[in-house]
Amino acid sequence: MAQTSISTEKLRRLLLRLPYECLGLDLSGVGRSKFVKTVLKHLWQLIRNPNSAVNHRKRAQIILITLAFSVATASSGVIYGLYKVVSNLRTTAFTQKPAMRRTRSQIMLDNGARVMYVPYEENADNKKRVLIRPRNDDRYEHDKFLFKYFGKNNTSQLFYSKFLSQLSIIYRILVPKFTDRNSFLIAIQIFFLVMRTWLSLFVARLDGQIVKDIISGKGRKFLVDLLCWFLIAFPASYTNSAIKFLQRKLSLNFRINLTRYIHDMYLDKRLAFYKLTFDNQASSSVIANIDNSITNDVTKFCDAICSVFANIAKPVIDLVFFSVYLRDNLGTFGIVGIFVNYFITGFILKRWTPPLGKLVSKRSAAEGDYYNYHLNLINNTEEIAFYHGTKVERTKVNALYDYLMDQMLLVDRVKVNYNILEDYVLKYTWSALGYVFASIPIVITTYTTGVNNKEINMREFIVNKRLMLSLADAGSRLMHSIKDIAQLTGYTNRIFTLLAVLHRVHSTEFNYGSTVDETELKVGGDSSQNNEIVRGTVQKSFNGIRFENIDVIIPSKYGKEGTKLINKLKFQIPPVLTLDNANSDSQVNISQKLVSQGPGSSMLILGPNGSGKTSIQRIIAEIWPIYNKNGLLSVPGGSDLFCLPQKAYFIQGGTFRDQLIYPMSADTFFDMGHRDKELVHILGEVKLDYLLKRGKGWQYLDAVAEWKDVLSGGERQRMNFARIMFHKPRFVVLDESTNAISAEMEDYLFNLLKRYRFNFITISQRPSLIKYHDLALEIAGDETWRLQDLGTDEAITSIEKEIETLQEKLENVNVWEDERAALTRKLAHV
Ligand SMILES: Nc1ncnc2c1ncn2[C@@H]1O[C@H](COP(=O)(O)OP(=O)(O)OP(=O)(O)O)[C@@H](O)[C@H]1O
Repeated sequence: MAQTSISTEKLRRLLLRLPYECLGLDLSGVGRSKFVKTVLKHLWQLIRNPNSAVNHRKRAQIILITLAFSVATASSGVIYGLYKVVSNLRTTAFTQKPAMRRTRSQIMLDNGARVMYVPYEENADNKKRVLIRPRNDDRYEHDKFLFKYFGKNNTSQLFYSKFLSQLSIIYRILVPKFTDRNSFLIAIQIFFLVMRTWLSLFVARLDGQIVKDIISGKGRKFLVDLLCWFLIAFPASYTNSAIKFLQRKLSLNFRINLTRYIHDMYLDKRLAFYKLTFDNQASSSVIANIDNSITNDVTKFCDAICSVFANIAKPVIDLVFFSVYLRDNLGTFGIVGIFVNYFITGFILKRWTPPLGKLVSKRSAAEGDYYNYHLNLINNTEEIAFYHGTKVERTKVNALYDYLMDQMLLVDRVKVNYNILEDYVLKYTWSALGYVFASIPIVITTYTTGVNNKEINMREFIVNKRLMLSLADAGSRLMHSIKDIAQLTGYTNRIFTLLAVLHRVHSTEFNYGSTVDETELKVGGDSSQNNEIVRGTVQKSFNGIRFENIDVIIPSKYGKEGTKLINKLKFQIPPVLTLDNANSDSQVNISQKLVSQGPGSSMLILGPNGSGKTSIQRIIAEIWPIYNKNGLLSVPGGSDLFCLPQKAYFIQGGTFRDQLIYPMSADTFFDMGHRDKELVHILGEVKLDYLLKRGKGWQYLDAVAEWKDVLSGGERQRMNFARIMFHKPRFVVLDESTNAISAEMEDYLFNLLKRYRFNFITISQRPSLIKYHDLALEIAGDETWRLQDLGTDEAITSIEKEIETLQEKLENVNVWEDERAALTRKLAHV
């Protein structure tokens, strides 16, 4: 018992003597309530008072700074913890309310913005509100010129760097304005980076102090310094994780901005996603594998730019801080020596850096090719299986995979030699030089004064060595980032190419990859010609579909000199005007009468394969250009025209309802007050109502499947008719829309179109469809065409002629049957 009280007394005395010896603070008469206040007041006075002992002042500074950082770290941790607790409580309280039944996951705001509720975390009830702002069209029009004139006026600039110029343009997308939240994040990150360096400096000094305490056997001072060490460890570790977190957050924010920017141009009413194939850079790996570029390259670019920023900013700040501090310790000579060393080694390393930018770009392209081929395989499994094409596909996939592996290995292989050099120079040479420079002041002081104060020398050496090593580490990280910059150059170039092509294609002056006028421009020097490759006129909101002297030309780099499929095509539905043919003798003047038909007129386009029938539809849909100046296309406004492609399209992972109402979204469907009852009626009209029996009630409408595989060929085509019935456009263009449907059903569907008085243009190879149409446009395949009014005497005569030919053929049937019998007999003998 007595033993215990003696040791407690000893401890008490030790604790009282500790502040006295370390800080000159006498705590013997101070009560518990005033303890903290007295200590803080004393520390503050020590710092403020210039007459206080140097040792005491330094220690007071260390203790106060450590305390400040620790309190800041602890309080931010507590605030975050409280915030989490409160938000969890709020969520729990929210979930206890009756569940909200949502039919839609998004809400449209008046200003065009959308609010979406997306589930997050495992609990599906946790929904996050995401606001998607409306797009700013002016921004794209403005940025277009940045990309268009990029690199054209750089000759006058002395220090022109393609990489930096590209980056500065892309940077405007990543951080659109100074007050953007990303600017704020960058500012916080810089703050933490500075704080990190400052803390390292502080830790280096504390390290030196602790070693000095040990060498000089000052146990109490050692304890105080150790306590500071543990306390400073809190903000130090917090800073590092904060830097990492901010780097990830910034990378994600950049990715959001860049992807949004790309999507807005790639997927809008100007149909850039389709027209991309005509750009003169369409074959470049960036555009050929655009899926890979938009997903992988954007991610890699954003990660790379953020890590390069941190990797450069960290060592640069370190270099500035440490060199200022070291200059006091090592003198100007020492610091100049260190930097000369950096520059020489930096130069050597830069010279030996392999062309990583190019290699990384190639590797990315190879990854895209390999991925894309697999995608293609998945999309065409049945076709390949029918053809027994496994061997060819395997060879191709293996070849692509081998190429990808080669590219990956190549990047690693070229890095090996460089890494050896880098390690030798940065790890060992620099450390050795660090020892040399750190020892300089000690050697000089000892030599000049003749006194060798081991304790102080030890502290100096420890601090200098630590800082030298940190400086070397900073320098080496800066050198390592040469490699990272090389990689970033590759990604920046790919992203810039992607954006430049998208801007070009998205522009209203897109010339479909034509290079003709550029040559003209060089020869003629008239810049006004450049944008006038596509010179035809399109008239919108017309009450019909009209072609006036349109040359149907396949878009290519040859522009209007490209392959012409049809010459000066001219027609109109409903045919209210006199259609006058002045083309060639293959064209026949159609009736002079004014056909005053209301809605319900129709035209059949006939012609051999590859004659340009679908191309007419492409021009109507405005996805192909009209090159000739006197060509005029008149089309009805947006929802009045509906073009059905040869292959019916079904959205991936959609419900049956989504397929029926395509291209309307389910949200809009319900927003507009449509009901499933309508769809059921429509399914009945196109005789697809039996599908509904596969689900209970109308549940089948909500069934999600790969509909392009689930539905048969004929069903897919009938779905197309259901879409017409749902959208009720006034004009429909059908491309081979009934070739998989039985004759009876075809008859029924065409009559349905007529019953609902749709105007339609049918593209087909089967003259038997003539009976459902008023006009017939025959494409001959040699640029000529012929328009026939099927109600005229002439058309009737031509049909009668066809009947006569068929009857003649029928007369030969007996002879052919005899021949067949003879052949069968012969076969029986064999
Ligand atoms: N994107 C393109 N690039 C190059 N040529 C094309 C392109 N699209 C179509 N063509 C060519 O244009 C020609 C006409 O094509 P189109 O699809 O209009 O023929 P079609 O008359 O509809 O034939 P089919 O009856 O076989 O469908 C074809 O020779 C085709 O190869």
